[in-house]
Amino acid sequence: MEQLITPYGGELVNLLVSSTRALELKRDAFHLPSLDLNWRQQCDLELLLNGGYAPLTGYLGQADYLSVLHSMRLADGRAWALPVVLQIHETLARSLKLGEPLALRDPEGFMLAVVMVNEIWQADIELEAEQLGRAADAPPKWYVGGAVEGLSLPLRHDFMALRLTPAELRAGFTRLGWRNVIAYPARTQLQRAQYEFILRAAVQNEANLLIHPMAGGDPVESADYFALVRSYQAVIGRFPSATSQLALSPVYVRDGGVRDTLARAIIQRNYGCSHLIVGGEHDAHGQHRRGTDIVQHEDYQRVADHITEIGVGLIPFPRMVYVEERAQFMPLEELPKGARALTLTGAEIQRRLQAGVNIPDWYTFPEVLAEMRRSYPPRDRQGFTVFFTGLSGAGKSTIARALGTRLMEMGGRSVTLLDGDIVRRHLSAELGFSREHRNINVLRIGYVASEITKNRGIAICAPIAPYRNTRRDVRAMIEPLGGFLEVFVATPIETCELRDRKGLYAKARAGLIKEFTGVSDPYEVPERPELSIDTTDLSVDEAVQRILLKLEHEGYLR
Ligand SMILES: Nc1ncnc2c1ncn2[C@@H]1O[C@H](COP(=O)(O)OS(=O)(=O)O)[C@@H](OP(=O)(O)O)[C@H]1O
Ligand SMILES: Nc1ncnc2c1ncn2[C@@H]1O[C@H](COP(=O)(O)OP(=O)(O)O)[C@@H](O)[C@H]1O
Repeated sequence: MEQLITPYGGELVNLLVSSTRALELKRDAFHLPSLDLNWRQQCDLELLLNGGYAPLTGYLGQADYLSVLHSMRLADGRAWALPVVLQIHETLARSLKLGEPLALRDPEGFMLAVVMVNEIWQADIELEAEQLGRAADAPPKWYVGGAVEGLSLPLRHDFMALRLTPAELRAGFTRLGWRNVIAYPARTQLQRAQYEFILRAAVQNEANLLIHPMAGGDPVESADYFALVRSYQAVIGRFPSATSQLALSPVYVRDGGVRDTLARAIIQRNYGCSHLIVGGEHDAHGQHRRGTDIVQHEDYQRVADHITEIGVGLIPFPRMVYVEERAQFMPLEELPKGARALTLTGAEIQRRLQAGVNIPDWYTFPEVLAEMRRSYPPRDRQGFTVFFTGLSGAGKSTIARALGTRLMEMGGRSVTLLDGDIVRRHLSAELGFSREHRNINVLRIGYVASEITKNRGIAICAPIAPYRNTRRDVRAMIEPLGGFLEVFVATPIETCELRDRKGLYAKARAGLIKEFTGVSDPYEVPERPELSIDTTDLSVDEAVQRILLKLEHEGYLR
């Protein structure tokens, strides 16, 4: 009888040790040098520990590393695409001793594994640049190779029931009598085009389906991630339940190049899959990456032997179009003559979501659309930051307070005022007005505003924020999370000085306050603020009105 595909290299690997050994390692670890792993490193470790990287039983040594880079093979000749190496910093590299263990911990310090240091060497930066497309001018890097003993898989608290190991999935497949299994390692929402192609592939190959979204990143870093997985949970019910399985894979999203595809094929084989769907996700430009283009690329011709050896059938995702008269998706190549084909790019979908415009039923399922709408709400439900900057006495606080009041009156979103004075009292009490301290102060404000924006509130900030670079950093922090409106309160210093509400300009002129902005410390005028407001001839209400109009025009207010 035909069986489930065997793991790559024969045996499934499980590097988790017994509880007795784990206790022993933990006790010794007290004296061990240790390394905190980032998310990407934790993903690699998880795949080592759970056998996703079988037959590897540890991090590659230098001979394997060079061999993988040169020929996509381990030193013993087996096809292997990615250098699974453990990078360490120079100080650690210089202090480690060969033959001694190094403890690996998560960012919170929880001990996950121990690597027996067998080799320490310096990366071949040029070769990595040539083979992996990394920066050719990267600083020196050190690697450690050696066998790994695992105490625990990296701790994850998101969707725990879906995080199944190769052994768990294989056991399930075997119990159900599955033999051919097609993996769909998703990284974007599953739309009808993907759904119909995946089902077709299953029928054509008489195979079962493992819907395996790549969930290797830090979940808290990306709000989209939760919506993505929830939409898969909602849509999995559309697949025949006896023949399909949903699980999350700890694979980290990489570039999708040849090496990446080969590595995924190996990993999916270890997870019990005989076939792998290549492509089908949206790329950065919102187009479907067509697996057919990828697999026909000349790079693939060079690795034909590798693909055969890995033994996983690659199923390229074609360009799927919707044929209205048949109410069905089909590959573009199969489109009947004269038939009208519909497509929508991912970029167009994003635009429609943002504008709150209709997305046609043929494109997506209602349950997926609901999650997408929740994840990418239209602008009038996104958060935003209004960031005032300008000299002391320019009118920032006055306008900010008036704007806050108007926005609260409108309702709908929470409004938080981060005025210079308030922040300096509560968040930055220890800071003065040196360049360094001002930067820390303004970045703190930016950070708080970014959290508020991320959580769909309104942050109104009103520091002097005199330096261009700092303002640029704040913008970069907030823009990916929602709206950002820089308002330059351009009241000239003469007017501010005439107002001199707190008598600070007089003191500054008399030399009693050092480093006073505009007098004895620079104010770098914003180059491209969204708005510039000179309050000399503009009332507070007029200023607020201009900001509200701008927000409305950008779609943040309805
Ligand atoms: N040396 C010096 N330079 C500028 N401002 C000074 C200084 N010393 C004290 N103050 C008072 O502190 C307020 C500015 O604080 P900020 O936090 O907005 O400044 S900064 O963004 O960190 O540069 C500012 O308040 P506003 O008038 O509300 O802007 C001043 O009252
Ligand atoms: N059109 C205007 N807009 C804002 N403030 C004005 C205006 N006209 C006069 N002012 C006065 O200018 C001063 C500005 O102070 P403030 O708002 O604390 O400035 P900043 O926060 O920029 O230091 C206030 O006393 C305010 O009443």
